[in-house]
Amino acid sequence: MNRSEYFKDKKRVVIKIGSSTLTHSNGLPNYDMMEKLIRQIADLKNAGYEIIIVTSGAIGAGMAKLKLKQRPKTIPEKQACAAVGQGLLMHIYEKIFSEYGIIVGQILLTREDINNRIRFLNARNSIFSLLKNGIVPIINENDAVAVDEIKIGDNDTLSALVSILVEGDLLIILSDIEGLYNKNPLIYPDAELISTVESIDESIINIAGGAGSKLGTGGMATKIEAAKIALSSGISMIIAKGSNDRVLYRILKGENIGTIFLSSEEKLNLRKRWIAFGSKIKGKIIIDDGAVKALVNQNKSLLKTGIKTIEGNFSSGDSVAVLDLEGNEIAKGLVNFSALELLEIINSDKKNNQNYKEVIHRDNMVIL
Ligand SMILES: Nc1ncnc2c1ncn2[C@@H]1O[C@H](COP(=O)(O)OP(=O)(O)O)[C@@H](O)[C@H]1O
Ligand SMILES: N[C@@H](CCC(=O)OP(=O)(O)O)C(=O)O
Repeated sequence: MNRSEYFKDKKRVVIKIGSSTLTHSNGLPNYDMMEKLIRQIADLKNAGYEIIIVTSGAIGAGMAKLKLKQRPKTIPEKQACAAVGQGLLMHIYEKIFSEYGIIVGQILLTREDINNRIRFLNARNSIFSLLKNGIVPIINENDAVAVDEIKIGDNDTLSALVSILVEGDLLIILSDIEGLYNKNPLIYPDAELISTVESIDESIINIAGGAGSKLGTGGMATKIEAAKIALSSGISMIIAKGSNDRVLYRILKGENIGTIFLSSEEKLNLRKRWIAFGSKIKGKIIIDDGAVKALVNQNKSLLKTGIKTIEGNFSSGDSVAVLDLEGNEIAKGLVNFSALELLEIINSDKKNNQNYKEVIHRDNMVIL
């Protein structure tokens, strides 16, 4: 493919910078790296790009400040490190960006800000209001308050969700490695870099290993997860090494570096993207083969008649997963009835023949 042609109209760019790029292995900030990247971002902004940064490194920076040798294991320790480290990181971003006359704004998100539609739209408005005022949004997970239940958990996934939130044109993930290799390069020195990935199947998932450094979270596995989210929403993603000379210019000029995950999907509208990747599943609806065909091949709404069973205690308007009889998740959608109402409909319909009751409207459903 001709990358330079492809990147020509990609102007709203989400850039995720991993801990291993922002900090040294002891967690202390890597000023040289931060300066180089911020200088490029400032320049790209002058050239007309809209840049949104997703930053990692808060826990690592806090760890170093608190003189901890190991990455903390317990939630309260991680929270303390993040509370200290996030401020340190922002101070450095603020200081370097201000040298180029650029104002930055911090936004810290948790899972609820994505799952809850109102909070999702509020976060989006807040980011757009920063962009409109020429401010560079710097986003991280709110690790200082996050506990497991409300955590997104890793910043690769966070950056893909942020790309959806801001309707980004491109997601760039900067890491400590050139891109995706055909096997884990930490274990196999003869591993080869993959330049382009057009679809994410089992073979791609299987070659992605865990984090290479003690500060990284998730390694290549979470980057592949992020690519899945981005690609299905019509957003292409690139993984590249943050320390490469002029890496951001080179990517956006279309130079053949890193690994590009190419999206062939049409961009879903925002509401459908939120249903697919933002909303939290509150229950399951298991449907028969006929209903699978109607949904997948004929673009139909889900009617009561195809439902075999339901699971979970959802309310009307909640997000539910739609599964086939083998347990494969085939769709997600916003359900028109609570679990109790639906059970009643399923049972009473046998007598009352209300088989055509619409359970999930087509417009509120995304086929996965
Ligand atoms: N197939 C693979 N290709 C490239 N890197 C891989 C692969 N499998 C595992 N990794 C590891 O993933 C690491 C990058 O992820 P991570 O340590 O979480 O960094 P970051 O802080 O940038 O998110 C690499 O340094 C590498 O050791
Ligand atoms: N939110 C955490 C980063 C979590 C994470 O995913 O880290 P990384 O793998 O370095 O992108 C922090 O700021 O320390």
